Amino acid sequence: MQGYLVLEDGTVFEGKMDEIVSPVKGELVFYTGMTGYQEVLTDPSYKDQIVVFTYPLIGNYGINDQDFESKKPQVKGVILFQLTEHYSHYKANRSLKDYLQKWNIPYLTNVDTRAVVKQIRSKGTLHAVISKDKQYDSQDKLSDFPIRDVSASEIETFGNGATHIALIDFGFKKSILNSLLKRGCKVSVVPFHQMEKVFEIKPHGIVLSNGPGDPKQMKNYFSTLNQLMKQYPTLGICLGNQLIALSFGGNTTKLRFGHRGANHPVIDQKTGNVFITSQNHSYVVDKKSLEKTPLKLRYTNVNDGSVEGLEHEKLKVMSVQFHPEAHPGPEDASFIFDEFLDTYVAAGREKVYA
Ligand SMILES: NC(=O)CC[C@H](N)C(=O)O
Repeated sequence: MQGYLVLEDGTVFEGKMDEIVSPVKGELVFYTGMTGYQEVLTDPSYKDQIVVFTYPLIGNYGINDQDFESKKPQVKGVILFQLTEHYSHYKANRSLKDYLQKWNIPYLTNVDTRAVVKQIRSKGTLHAVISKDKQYDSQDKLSDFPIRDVSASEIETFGNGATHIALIDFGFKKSILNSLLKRGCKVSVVPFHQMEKVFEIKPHGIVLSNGPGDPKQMKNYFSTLNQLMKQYPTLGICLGNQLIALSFGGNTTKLRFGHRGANHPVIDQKTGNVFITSQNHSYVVDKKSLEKTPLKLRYTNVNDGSVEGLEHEKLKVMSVQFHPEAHPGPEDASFIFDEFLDTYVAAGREKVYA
């Protein structure tokens, strides 16, 4: 049957719906990678968003048990051109369609995704509704505190390595945890609302995770974050990068339509190296606002010059807007974890136990 994607500016796109669903509302964003749909759907940073996949054929390697970034799909809905049921991959055990249906995630196929992206590109990110009717009206609400919906409720510890990292959870991706475990860390995942417990845990370092929505929703926590960073070597990833900037007095703004894909070139201003990164963000640190902070610009986006990473001038605090854990995407940036653990955390150990 027919289904519709109705944008808040009144534009309507037609598609095909397999089953009738109650209308869902979300922020309409597009992901440009050719692969990675399983990771995208389950990345908690996509909470409350309707994702348009720009690659025209999605689902051809199915869904497997390893590549989930969290326990369930986090997106509000999915817009595709072709959703194939014929999948082939040695790890796959079900089709993408079965997976979306099992979790009641509405999707529309046969949509002219190029036209949708052009609309977002010229108008900027918009809210939209997936519905069987051509109506924007919907009972569905967007959360004003999506981090609360995706963060863990209790502290949980993984691994038994010698280096203990507190991963502050704003909706962390499993591959951030895995990147730390793979490097021999013991990792305590600390829900954001218990971040002051890090002072009791006394880790060797802190990682501030990715997470959904506007980083300013965390404003009540900026002073605690600031205190933590004065005491522990810190790495911020994506939302974590934005929170670091805000906690030191910088500002964030919203990009017109965000960076979501697996091929965003970034330049390291220190070394001149360019590498390709995986990205998923709408907000960005305001470069000018860094002037009044103790933070220095380390990485910038080659395409639009936006801020991609920071370093504190004195403290052992570093952050990146891109995703060094990749998943999906190239692993060019995995050196970020090594740099943090080998340089920042190793050097910070004595200080923690002094
Ligand atoms: N992946 C993330 O951590 C995203 C951060 C933030 N929610 C943004 O959209 O910019």
